[in-house]
Amino acid sequence: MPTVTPEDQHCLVERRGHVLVVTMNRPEVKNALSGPMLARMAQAWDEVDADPQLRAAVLTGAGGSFCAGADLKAMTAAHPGDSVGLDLSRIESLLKGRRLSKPLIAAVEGAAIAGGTEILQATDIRVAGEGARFGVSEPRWGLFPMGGSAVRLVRQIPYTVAADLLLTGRHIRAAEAKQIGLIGHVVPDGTALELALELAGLIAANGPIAVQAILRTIRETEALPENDAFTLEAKIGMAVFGSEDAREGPRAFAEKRTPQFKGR
Ligand SMILES: C[C@H](/C=C/C(=O)SCCNC(=O)CCNC(=O)[C@H](O)C(C)(C)COP(=O)(O)OP(=O)(O)OC[C@H]1O[C@@H](n2cnc3c(N)ncnc32)[C@H](O)[C@@H]1OP(=O)(O)O)[C@H]1CC[C@H]2[C@@H]3CCC4=CC(=O)CC[C@]4(C)[C@H]3CC[C@]12C
Repeated sequence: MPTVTPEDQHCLVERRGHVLVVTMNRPEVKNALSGPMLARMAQAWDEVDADPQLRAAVLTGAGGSFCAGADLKAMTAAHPGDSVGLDLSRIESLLKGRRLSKPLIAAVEGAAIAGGTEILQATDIRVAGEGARFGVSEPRWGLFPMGGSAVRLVRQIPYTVAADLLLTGRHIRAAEAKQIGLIGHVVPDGTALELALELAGLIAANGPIAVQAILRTIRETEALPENDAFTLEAKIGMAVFGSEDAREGPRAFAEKRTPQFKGR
């Protein structure tokens, strides 16, 4: 009987067709982050990027919660402040300083607090149960949102709302999160993963080269002047038209059948 490592206990990784489902799995502490969990998450992101058969990923939490951020109890024993010379400009497991080459969908139930809302900002599509709650509550505990929120949040939602959430550390419910554009879908509690998998399935049925090119364009043109952005967009887009898949699509339409994309 193979031994189950702490990494495998704290983070479940499951392949469903072309989709990798990553589940933070410490429900007894609202899926608070642990070293083993973060290590397995980083491995999962490497798998998503490296495997051409994987076309999308879903990140969720076990036990009706998403993630309660860093383990505050564990932090009393091993504190970030004691980690001398640590470079926190990149935290691969939290997708800070790293973006996946394929779409990542968040399926949120319950608490997505602090590190939970931080990693949410690295996802592309976000589905939450109506009872979910969000917040960047590190300052409540005298901590800094080192998962990237002080940089990313103001780029994803209106400035004054981002500043409000970052400075107050207050929690908001899914309805407000949708209203401010932090998430895109609110569903009945317990059904977030169902919709996330449905959306991942739609993405996985699309031409993978086109999907990944669109994602790359969104990201790499973000801070460019418009005309420079169109120059890069055209270069990336033309490479898609040069693919076999770009010929398969119209052919399948003409032949009234489902395209069989090969990712080349
Ligand atoms: C900076 C990065 C992020 C930091 C943080 O996230 S700070 C943590 C902030 N978290 C919170 O504010 C949430 C606290 N919890 C709550 O508010 C509530 O629990 C809730 C709203 C989430 C739920 O409320 P509830 O009423 O439904 O449930 P409860 O009864 O409260 O909870 C049930 C049960 O769970 C326990 N619980 C809940 N939350 C936590 C928690 N966060 N920690 C521990 N336990 C929790 C609660 O106590 C109850 O238990 P019970 O026994 O039943 O009473 C950091 C993110 C990652 C860091 C890097 C990690 C790797 C590194 C290692 C190093 O050594 C240092 C450097 C670093 C790279 C490190 C750097 C900093 C991070 C990037």
